Amino acid sequence: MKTFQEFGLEPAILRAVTEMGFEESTPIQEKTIPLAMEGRDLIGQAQTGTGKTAAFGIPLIHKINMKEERISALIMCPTRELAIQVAEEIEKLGRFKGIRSLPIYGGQDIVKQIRALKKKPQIIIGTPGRLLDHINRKTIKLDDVQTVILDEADEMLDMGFMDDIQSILKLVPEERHTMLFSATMPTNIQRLAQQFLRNPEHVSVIPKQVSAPLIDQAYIELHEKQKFEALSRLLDMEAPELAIIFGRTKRRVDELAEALQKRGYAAEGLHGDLSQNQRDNVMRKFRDGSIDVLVATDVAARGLDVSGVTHVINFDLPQDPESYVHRIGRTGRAGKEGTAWTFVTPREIDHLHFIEKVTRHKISKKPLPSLAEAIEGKQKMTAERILDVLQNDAQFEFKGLAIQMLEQYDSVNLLAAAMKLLTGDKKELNIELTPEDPIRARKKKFDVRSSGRRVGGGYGSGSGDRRQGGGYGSGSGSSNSRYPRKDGGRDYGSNREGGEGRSSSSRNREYGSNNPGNRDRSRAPRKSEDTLVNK
Ligand SMILES: Nc1ncnc2c1ncn2[C@@H]1O[C@H](COP(=O)(O)OP(=O)(O)OP(=O)(O)O)[C@@H](O)[C@H]1O
Ligand SMILES: [Mg+2]
Repeated sequence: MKTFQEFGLEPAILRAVTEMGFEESTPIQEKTIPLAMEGRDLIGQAQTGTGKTAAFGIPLIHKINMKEERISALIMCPTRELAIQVAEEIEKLGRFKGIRSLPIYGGQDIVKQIRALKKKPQIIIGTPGRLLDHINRKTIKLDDVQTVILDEADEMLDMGFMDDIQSILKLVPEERHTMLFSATMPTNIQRLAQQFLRNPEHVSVIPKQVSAPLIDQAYIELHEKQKFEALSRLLDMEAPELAIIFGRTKRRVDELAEALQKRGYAAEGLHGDLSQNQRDNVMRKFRDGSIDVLVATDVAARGLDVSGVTHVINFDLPQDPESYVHRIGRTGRAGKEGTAWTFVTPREIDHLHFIEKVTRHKISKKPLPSLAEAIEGKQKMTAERILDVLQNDAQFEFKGLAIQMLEQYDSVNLLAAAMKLLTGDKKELNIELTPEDPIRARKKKFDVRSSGRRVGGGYGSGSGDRRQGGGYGSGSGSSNSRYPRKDGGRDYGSNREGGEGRSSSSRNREYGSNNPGNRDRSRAPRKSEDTLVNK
């Protein structure tokens, strides 16, 4: 791999990269940085956690002219949390050059954002809806924008952001540099690329499987009613440093987070019905380790980079292979290993096989963890906690009493009693979750069709890309079309764009939070010919 010195970057950027601990470039960075520095439009695809943010961030910052007082670059992201995170990475990379960047997302006080915009940031990182709000209020002007980046471009399409993106890009000069990035590039991205990119270079560093290689993937077949018990046992057995548990709906996430808390786990939920403050708080606690289990809808599936996430558990099977790839990609990042477990009910097995086929990776079947394994796991954890205290803390204040107790009691019994106390046992609490419907695959729709030109080694030929010619097909019209979402159960937050002066297209996508199951069908309805059915 190339070192960053070899790209001919400005010293200020090299210094930032060194401070961030990057020693050499990752494969996607090695390929895209030189092209992007030349100003080539590109579609960049590389596995989750392989540094795509810096792959666009570094050349972007290199190109920014510090004399520029107007917005010269725009980065669009599908979720607020991702916009915040990308902004932080850009801030770190641009620190020594003195780059001014600003995240702009829904749910945050717009007046505060307007004030921050007065400081003349050169780079804006935002979610499409709130960006449009500012454009309509004329608090953001794009006529000097030279570079546009769409992070998780495919997801923004799926979320129904096409109209918003089109409206935004119409205001950016045509003479611009545009780049798309994602770990997954379904064929529908071609349309977006054709419309917005000029003669793009397809840069793909996806070897043979789409999911990141350092993730150990397993599934457990079980019944809906067994899921919670299995989850507690898994958490006890595996003792994750940090874990993300994905649930299908907001209701599921709420119930699951509460149930885990009752059982004594430091868990909190994240979904789109929470206020932005609550969302920020949960993310902060997860990042600083004050909670170690994050229960989330797919709002957390894309792009989030939290170091220390050793486990991802799909409590509910994801709707589609892309979602699976991104969800499990929250672990096994930046060269670290990770473990992903997926719960599958018997009726969902076909769907799991479909995911395996599309991602070209066999997911190994594991038995339900036994109670004995869970207990053993918990006990081991207690022993580790004790040893940790032994090594890191002075225990003087307990020593006097310890000596006294040891004079009266057997040392092994004493330690065992202390361990029992530390381990705790909340297993007796009876937890009942509202069942979720199984996801089922409609087999005939998985027919293999030749995908024409594959985008950068996507899911590969023969994988039967179900979306081709499907919901994004020609029938959906052009600029004012409603790009149908491929599923109805995903959640990005009904209030994801704040609700202040939202564009009509965004508003139409909103869906109340009080629909059955508290499911967010906020964006366009599923087309009946979609391949994945949530019955
Ligand atoms: N060259 C590098 N050396 C070491 N670490 C790096 C390097 N480049 C990026 N990283 C770190 O790797 C982690 C993952 O990077 P990033 O979030 O950009 O991945 P990604 O490819 O965008 O993943 P996703 O598809 O999930 O969005 C981050 O913590 C980032 O700081
Ligand atoms: Mg990313």
